[in-house]
Amino acid sequence: MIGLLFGVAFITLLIQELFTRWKALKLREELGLSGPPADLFFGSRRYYNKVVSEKGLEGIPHIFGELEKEYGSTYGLYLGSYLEIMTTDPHIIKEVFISQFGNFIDRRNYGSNKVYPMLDGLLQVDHDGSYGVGWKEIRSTISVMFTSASMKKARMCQLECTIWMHATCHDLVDNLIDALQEKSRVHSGRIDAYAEYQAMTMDMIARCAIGQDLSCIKDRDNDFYRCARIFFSNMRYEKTRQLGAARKWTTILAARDQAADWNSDRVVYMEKVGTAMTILIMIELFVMIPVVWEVLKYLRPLTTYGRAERVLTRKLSTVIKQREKDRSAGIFRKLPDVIDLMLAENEKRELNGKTPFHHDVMVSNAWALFIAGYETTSSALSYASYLLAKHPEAHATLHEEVMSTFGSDQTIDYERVMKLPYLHAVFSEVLRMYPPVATLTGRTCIKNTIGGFPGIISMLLRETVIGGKIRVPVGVAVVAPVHTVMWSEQHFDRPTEFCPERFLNDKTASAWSATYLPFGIGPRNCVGARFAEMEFKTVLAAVIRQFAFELDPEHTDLKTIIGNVLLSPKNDELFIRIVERQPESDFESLKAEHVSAL
Ligand code: HEM
Repeated sequence: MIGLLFGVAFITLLIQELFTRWKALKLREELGLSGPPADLFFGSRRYYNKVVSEKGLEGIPHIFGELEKEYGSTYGLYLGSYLEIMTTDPHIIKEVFISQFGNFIDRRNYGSNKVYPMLDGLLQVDHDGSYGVGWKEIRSTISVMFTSASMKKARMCQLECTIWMHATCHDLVDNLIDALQEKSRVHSGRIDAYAEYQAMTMDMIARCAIGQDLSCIKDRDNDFYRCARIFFSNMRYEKTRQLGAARKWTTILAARDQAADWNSDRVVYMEKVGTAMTILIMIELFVMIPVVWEVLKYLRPLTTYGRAERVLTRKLSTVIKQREKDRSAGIFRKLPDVIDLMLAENEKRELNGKTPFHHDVMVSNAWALFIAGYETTSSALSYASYLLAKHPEAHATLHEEVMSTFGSDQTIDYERVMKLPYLHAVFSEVLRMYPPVATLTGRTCIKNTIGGFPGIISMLLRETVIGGKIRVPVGVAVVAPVHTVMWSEQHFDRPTEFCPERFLNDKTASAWSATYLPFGIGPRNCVGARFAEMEFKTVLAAVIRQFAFELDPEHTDLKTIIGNVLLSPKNDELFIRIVERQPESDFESLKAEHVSAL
C-alpha cells in the first residue's frame, strides 16, 4: 500500500514537472527570443556536451561567442527548464545592471545556490536575505573595508602614513619573493605560478578580511590552502575533470582524516560517497529539477567539495565566536577586518532595535570574501605572468617602468604603484583577455514595472521590459557573459591580441563601462575591485623587479576552462619559468668584466 502511494506520488510529481517544463520551454518564443535548441530534460545543455566532445573542455569559454554569432547579441538559453537571457548588448547591459537595477537586484539563483553557508554571503544573498538582512545592508557594512580610504588608512601606532592593507601586502610579497628565489634555483626556474599566487593571495585576504595569519606561502599543508583548493577543483560540473579531481583530492583529504581518527574502511567509504554525491549533483546541474535540489542540498555536505567547505566554515565560525567573546571582554583589534565590521554593525543594530546579523550570515560572508578574494586575484596574476613571458616587449616596458620608478630597492608604495600607466594598462588588458570571473554577472528580475512604474497590468504580467521590447518575467535572469563581451570585435579592435597599449590613454576601463566588465557593472559590481587592483599591481611590480618571466617550453599554450563561474587555468596549474635578475651592481661589474675580456 505504502509502495503504491509512493508510486502515485512519484508519477504525479513527474507529470507535474514535465508539464511545467513543457510550459517553460515555450517561454523563450513567447518573449520573442531565439536560442539554441532545448529539450525537456537538459534544456540547452546538450549543446555544451557537443562542444566538449568536439573541442575538449577548453572549448567551453567560446560557447557564448559561437551562440552570439548564430542568435545575435541577446538570446535565450535554457539550463534545464530555467530560462536565462544572455546578452552582450551594451545598452541592455546598462539598463539591467544600472538604470533598472531596482528591478534586478538579485544575482541569479538556482537550486544549486540553496546551500548553507553560501546563501547569505554577499556573492549570493538576495534583496531580502534569509535571516532578514538583505544585499543592501550587507554590502553597505562590508564595502567600508574596501574603499580607497581603508586601503590607505594610516597605522596610527606604527609607521606613520603607512597604508595598512598595502603594508600587509608588502610583508607577504617579501615572503613570496623568498619562496620564488628558492624555487627559481631548481627545475630551471620552472614554477606553477598559479599555486604560488594562490598561496600569496590567500594569505593576504585571510589577514585583511578575517584576521588570520595563515602562512600558506610557506605551509601548503595549511587547512585553509588545502581545503580551499579541494573546494574549487571539485565543484565544477564538467564531468571528466571533476571525477579526476575528486579522486585526486579526496585521497589527500582521506589520508589526513585517516591520520586523525578514521579507520580505513570509513575513508574508502567516504571517498566513494563523495564521488557519488558529486556526480549526482553534477547530473542535477544539467537537469535542474527544483524538487531534487531540495533533497540534494542536504547531501551536498557529503560531496568532496562540500566536506572541504565544511572544514573551512567551521573554522570561520569558531573565529567569529571568539571575536565576539573578545569584543564583549573589551578586547578590540587595532585594525578592524570584515568580522569586526559585522560585529560592530550588530552592536549598533541591537542598540537601535534592528535585526542583528545572524551568526550564519556572518559565517557566509567571511566565507564569501575569503573565496572571492583569493581565487580571482591569483588567476589574474598567473595570467599576467604568462602573457608577459609570451610578450617580451610588454615585459621589458613594464620592467623599465617599475625600475625607473622604484629602482631596485625602494618601497613599492601605494600612491605611486597605483598610478603607473603601463602597469595599469597591463592590469586592464590581462583582465580583458582572461577575466577570472566569467559568468557571475547576471541579475534576476524581481519586480514588474511595465511602463516604468508598478501597475495593475504589470502586476498581472509580473514582467519588466528591457531593450524597449524584451519582456523579462520575475524569476528570469539576464546574464552578461563578461568574457564574450570583452572578446567581441564590436567592442575591441583585434580582441585576441595582447595589447596593453589599447588602455594607455583609454578611459573606457571604468567600473561603469558596459563593454569592459572584468569586475562586473553597476551597484552590485565587485566589492573587492580596488583591493584586487592594489594587490595585483603591488605583487606584479615586486615580482617583475626581481625576476624575468619566460615561457616554459612544455606549456607554451595557455588553456583555460569555465567550470563554474570562473575562468581557470586547465588542470589548475599554470607553469612558467622565472629567472632571478642580477642586482644592478653585479650586472655592471659583469658587463665590465666582459668588456675587458674582449
Ligand atoms: C582580479 C580580481 C577579481 C575579479 C576579476 C573579480 C570579479 C568579480 C565579478 C565579475 C563580480 C560580479 C560583479 C557583478 O555581478 O556585476 C564580483 C563580485 C564580487 N567580488 Fe570580486 N573580483 C575580484 C576580486 C575580488 C576580491 C579581492 C574580493 C574580496 C576582497 C572580491 C569580492 C567580491 C564579492 C563579495 C562580490 C559580490 C558583490 C555583491 O554581490 O555585492 N572580489 N567580482
